[in-house]
Amino acid sequence: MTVRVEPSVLGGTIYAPASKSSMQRACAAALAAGGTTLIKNPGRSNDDQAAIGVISALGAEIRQTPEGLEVTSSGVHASKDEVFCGESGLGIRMFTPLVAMNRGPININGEGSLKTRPMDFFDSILPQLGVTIHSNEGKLPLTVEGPLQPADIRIDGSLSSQFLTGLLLAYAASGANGVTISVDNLKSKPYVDLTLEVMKAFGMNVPENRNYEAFHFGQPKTAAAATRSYTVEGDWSGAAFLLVAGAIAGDIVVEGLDTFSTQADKAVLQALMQSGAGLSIEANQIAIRKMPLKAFHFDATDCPDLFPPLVALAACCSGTTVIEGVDRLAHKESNRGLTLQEEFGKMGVEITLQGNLMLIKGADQIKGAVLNSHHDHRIAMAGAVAALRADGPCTIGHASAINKSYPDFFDHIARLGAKVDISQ
Ligand SMILES: O=C(O)C1=C[C@@H](OP(=O)(O)O)[C@@H](O)[C@H](O)C1
Ligand SMILES: C=C(OP(=O)(O)O)C(=O)O
Repeated sequence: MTVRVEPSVLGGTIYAPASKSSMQRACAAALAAGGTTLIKNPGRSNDDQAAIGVISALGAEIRQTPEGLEVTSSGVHASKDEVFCGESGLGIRMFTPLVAMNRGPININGEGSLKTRPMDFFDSILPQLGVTIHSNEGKLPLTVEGPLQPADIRIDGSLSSQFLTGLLLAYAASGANGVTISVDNLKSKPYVDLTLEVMKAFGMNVPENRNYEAFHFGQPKTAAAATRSYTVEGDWSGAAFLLVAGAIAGDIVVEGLDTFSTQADKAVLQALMQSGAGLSIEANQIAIRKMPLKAFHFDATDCPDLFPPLVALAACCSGTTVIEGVDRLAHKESNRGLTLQEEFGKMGVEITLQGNLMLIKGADQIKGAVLNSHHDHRIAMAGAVAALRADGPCTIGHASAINKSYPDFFDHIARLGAKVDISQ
């Protein structure tokens, strides 16, 4: 799919999409905690659909109801010997420890960029938990055979928090009692807060968080399998693109975001404030309008998904913006430091990578250009947002990448007044 975006002025109100981080965790917790869960406001992105497929393969029964998705589970009892995680990094890293609760061998696979993302963490960690694992030299496909037995372990949290998210869920679901996961150098910490929050909402045994360096599981409470409902949060990661679009080209309102959320990407508000954006924050809606913008300094180490929208913002700021945390970008859907540099370069926006820093020089005028998403949803959305302020149309190749997290993205910006033309 190729999308052409013309320079546009935005106005109106839009409801934020469902968060795939919240939705995928809800699926995992519904499987792991057992009982019957009504997931309200379920997401329908590709990553969300992959999560639904995984929990179904692991024995959960799923029913669409007018109120949401009803998941009934009696724990992990695989009905298939294969699970497919699509292109979701969170999916494979969160579900692999849960898959490893199963006794028989299960093959775990995925597609696209997921095939090249590192999974060697599991090669060294799972055997310490009584799990047999075979990987393709630290990449997909994986075969795991459990059952996983929780034990004191020490892990490296510097590459991704997603492995820890999976272990926390699997430990709780495996009756962990008196064991500790020690973590060195944890990154993306707020994502772990979200995991713990979802575990709590599902009545799971929540470990004590000792300053993100150790997670200690005490005595589990014995509770009968419950009936519960969980509402998927609005997505700060997807909404960050809308908010930046409002700051550079509009006067818009975004609804459905929880300002008390633990989502990492809520931090977009800090960057917007620093840049001088015309923000007004209320309990359930954020209004944002175009104002003269100035360069800002932001540390995205713990919220790496904000790099693409913040680069689009920085491109419209006077002066040079500095964003820290480039090291976190190498193993996403693309190597985002390089893809942002290449694609924004085509629009006349100069990006310098200096060790762990990204320097973005605000452009006097963004140029219309032919862009390539590199099959990365956040690059496609960042390009589309910057295009709103270009001197002519931009086209974005492989734009269907947005389906990974925000299938309604082009529809939403078009509803806000962006001139968008989609061709297959
Ligand atoms: O747990 C999650 O929902 C996520 C964690 C982050 O990954 P890392 O922990 O690898 O930074 C983030 O980039 C990803 O999009 C979603
Ligand atoms: C990196 C991302 O997701 P994941 O790691 O779950 O594939 C993302 O959504 O930008």
